[in-house]
This record gives sequence, structure tokens and C-alpha cells, in this order.
Amino acid sequence: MHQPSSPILCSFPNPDELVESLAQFIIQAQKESIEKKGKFTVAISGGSLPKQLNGLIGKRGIKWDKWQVFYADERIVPLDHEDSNHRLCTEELFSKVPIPQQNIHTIDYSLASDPEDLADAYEKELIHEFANKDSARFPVFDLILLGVGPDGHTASLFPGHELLSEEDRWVAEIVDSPKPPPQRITLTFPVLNHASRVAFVASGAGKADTLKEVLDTPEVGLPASRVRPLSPGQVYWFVDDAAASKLEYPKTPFKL
Ligand SMILES: O=C(O)[C@H](O)[C@@H](O)[C@H](O)[C@H](O)COP(=O)(O)O
Repeated sequence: MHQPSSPILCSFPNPDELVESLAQFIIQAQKESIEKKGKFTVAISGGSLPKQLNGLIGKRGIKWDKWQVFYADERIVPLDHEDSNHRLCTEELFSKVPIPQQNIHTIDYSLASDPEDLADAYEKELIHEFANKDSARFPVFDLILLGVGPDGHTASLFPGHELLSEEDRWVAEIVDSPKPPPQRITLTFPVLNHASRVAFVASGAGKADTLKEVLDTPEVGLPASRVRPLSPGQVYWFVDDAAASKLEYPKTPFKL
């Protein structure tokens, strides 16, 4: 029986060291995945996360053509809209590295009038990527990169929302997101919890109370606390000391 893993917490003295270590971690994950399967499947969320991937720019050892990038959540807005996670990731990262455009999997905004259809179409995009002879009931991402909001939400999984109990779909729509814009799609918990690695990234004193609740009192069941990939999957928290300042949860020294 596979058991859920306990989070590994790595805290860094400042945001720069956090960004640099995160980049090394991602490059190592990429190396292992490409050695095993010839590709690297990643899901990225929005908020402050895309900027924290800056450490990847100009680094050696990244095989961008082997990356297949999906969005852990995306706002249902045009791809060039200021609220689009794709636009943000493009500005912060993809426009600065040699990743082939076709390796970045965006939502099909032409389906925006029916969010359920749009979510189903994005799920099909995942099925196309992951369905092969090894495919299990859920896709196994090599890495999912997440942030955490002040209410403990992650991706577009918000506290108390019915989506928290989704057991079947890979991608779901949400039309009443408490964080604007209201219409979004998100990977569901079963997908997050089947990943090989999930890495949360949080920095700054403004995250300290949330981190304390998520990591020190997981029994409260905030969405971010419920991300516990089944073994051998693993969840990591990359934080700075300011974000970790109120935590009792044990820290693990960062090593590759
Ligand atoms: O697109 C989104 O809204 C996100 O994916 C969301 O889950 C985000 O990651 C958190 O709200 C943290 O956001 P910050 O990093 O900006 O605090």
C-alpha cells in the first residue's frame, strides 16, 4: 500500500538563495526524468511563482526541448491578458529561454463560454501527453510547482470548495474563485497527489502565518496541507527564513 509522504521543508536565509537552490532542484529533477523517460513533465501555477523560476535563466544543463509544460491552474482569460498565468510565465521565463512553443500547453480560450468544456479539453491535452502503456489512472507529473495563498489555497483549490472532494477528473473548472478572476481551471487533488515531486515555493514574512497553519496543523485540512503525493512521490517546501519564522515543523538541510 502506498502511503502519503511527509513534506520536506528547506528554508533559505534570503529569497536569492531560495531561487538559486530551487533552480538546482528543478535541474536535478529534469536530469533524472530525462534519463528515465526522455522527457520532463512539469506543471506550473501563477502568483509569485513564475518570477521565482528566474534562477533557471541562462543555466547550463537544461534541455528545454525535453520539457513539456502544463499549468497547474490557469485563469480563463485570453492568453495575452494581464491575469493570464501563461502570459506571466512567458514574461518571466519562457521568453528568456529556448523552449519550443509547442512544448507549452495552454488553455484553448476559444472554449471560454463553457468552462467545463474548456477544462475537459485541457484534460484531453494531458491524456494525450500521459496516456501510454505505463499510464495509471492519473498522470504522474515529474514536477508540480505550487504557491500558497493566505487562506491556504493552492493552484485553484480553495478552502471549503466542493472541488476539494473531486476524485475522478484530472482537470476541473471553477467559476466562483474567491481570488479574482473568478473563472479558472485547476489540476485536481488526485493529480497533485500522484506526482513524483511537488514543490511549494513561498517567501516573505507575509506567508509566515499561512505556513504555520499548513505545516504545523495539517489536521485543519487546508488545501495546501492536503497535497501529500503517494510514496515514492514527495512534497517539498522551498521557503525563505522570513516565511518560516513561525514554524515548529522540522527543517531539512537542502541537498541534491
Ligand atoms: O494563479 C493563481 O492564482 C495561483 O496559481 C495561486 O494558487 C497562487 O499560486 C497562490 O495564490 C499564491 O500566490 P502568490 O504567490 O502570489 O502569493
